[in-house]
Amino acid sequence: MSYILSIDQGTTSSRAIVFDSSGRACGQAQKEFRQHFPHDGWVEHDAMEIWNDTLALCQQALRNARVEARQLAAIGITNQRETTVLWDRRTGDPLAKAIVWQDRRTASACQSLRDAGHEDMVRNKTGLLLDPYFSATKLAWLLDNVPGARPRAESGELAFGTIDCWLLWQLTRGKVHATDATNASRTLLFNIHEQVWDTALLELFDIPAAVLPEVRDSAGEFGSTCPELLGAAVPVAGIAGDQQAALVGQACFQPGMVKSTYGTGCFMVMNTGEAVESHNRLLTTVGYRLNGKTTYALEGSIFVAGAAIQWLRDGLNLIRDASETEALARRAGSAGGVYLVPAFTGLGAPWWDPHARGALLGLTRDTGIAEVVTAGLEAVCYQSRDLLDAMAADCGTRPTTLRVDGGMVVNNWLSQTLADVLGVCVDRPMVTETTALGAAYLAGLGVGLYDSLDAVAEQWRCEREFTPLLEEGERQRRYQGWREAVARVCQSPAGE
Ligand SMILES: Nc1ncnc2c1ncn2[C@@H]1O[C@H](COP(=O)(O)OP(=O)(O)O)[C@@H](O)[C@H]1O
Ligand SMILES: O=P(O)(O)OC[C@H](O)CO
Repeated sequence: MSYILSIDQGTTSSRAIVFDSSGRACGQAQKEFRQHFPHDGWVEHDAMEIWNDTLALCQQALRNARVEARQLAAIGITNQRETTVLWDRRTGDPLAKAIVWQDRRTASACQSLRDAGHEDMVRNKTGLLLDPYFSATKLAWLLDNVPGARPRAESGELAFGTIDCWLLWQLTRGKVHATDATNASRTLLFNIHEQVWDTALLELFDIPAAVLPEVRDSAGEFGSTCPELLGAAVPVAGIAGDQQAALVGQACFQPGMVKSTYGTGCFMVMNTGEAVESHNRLLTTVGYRLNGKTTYALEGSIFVAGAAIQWLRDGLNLIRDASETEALARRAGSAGGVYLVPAFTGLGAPWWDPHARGALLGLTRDTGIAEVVTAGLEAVCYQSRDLLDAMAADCGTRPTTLRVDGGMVVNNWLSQTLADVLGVCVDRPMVTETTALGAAYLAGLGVGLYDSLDAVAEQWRCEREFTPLLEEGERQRRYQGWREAVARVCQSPAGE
């Protein structure tokens, strides 16, 4: 039996899962890690804490699976994207805390570049928007604000990478400084049509090429782990950003297929085959690149999904555990006209307003904890509707099925409400850890364990399908209430 170790380093927690070649999880380990909020709109992680946790979790997952490293065919890595790490090539030590994808500190820098008329050039080359979400302005901020960083970067002393690249560097003890095309496509520095770091973009964001990693296919050679880390040298053979890994894990290999992942954030990704330009403020991005062939995708990124539930737990102390939300929502039935717009770090697609902040609207004397918690869950559904409507408008056809995954979808009330609000069937797969599974599939493709995407697709199984039960008039009424709530906090509603 061949095994694959999948590393899934997410925004809220890090995970390591051992899969067998049939895609069955044989053992895993997971750990939440510290979120740092030093100022309003700033979000940071300790990259060394992430690395130390990841190594320990890999060792624990192997023990839990009763598998030794020498039995591993490969390792796959998937990661929270855009989060930016800058480190010393000689010592491997980060120069500062990692700036997380949710961080808004470079919103004004992005606005200045928009005011200077650069948005179209950036969008044409990268498929992205000038928003603090992406790596380039975060990296420029580090180079300009960490004393001595910029001259050291220009002299080749420093390395930049997203979390996949950082973990690969640590796993190979500094031998490999590489990333994959999906992660590169999230930096605002990578031309997704030519598949190269783009000189004009490096100049625009003032990034020295000396810090950049090599960009490789999502499946293939990424070097091997140092034997002392896990007990054997294991090839790293698959890497992808977590939302693209989930696209692979959900076997969305045909154009038009859509998956949506509900973790800290929510990310809806449609396989489009060729690159499709969005006229509804979605992102054009790399779905995966295999054997040099790039498959493109449309993506809607929502910054706060499960994070809203974490806020209800940690910020308001309304619940002790996220799992309590299902019973509370069943008791309430609906949020009863209460809307939570969770714009804690601005709004993502299709609004893209980094200055928006959260709001709780529609409160009455009858509003209780159950209604507020339900509004937190419903917000995830309404934001998903925003994205699906935008995708349908861009592609000219509305998907009839949505494949869902991520920590939130264990919540049956949420999954059913998603079907009700979106008016589509919602399919939850047998393996909900599809992000990690996707990384495992890529690693398996990278070492020839699977000979094609068809072989991977044959393994996908639906665990439960949720069909829409809400009457159309009620669906539209509730959604209209959401749109009115967003208009109260969003300074630039999409289309205005
Ligand atoms: N039963 C549940 N109902 C609603 N939300 C949940 C439930 N269980 C977990 N969550 C939320 O899911 C998120 C964790 O999902 P996960 O996919 O692990 O996130 P990430 O990959 O971003 O670390 C947390 O924000 C948590 O609040
Ligand atoms: O950590 P997740 O699962 O919320 O994913 C974060 C995304 O990769 C951000 O682009």
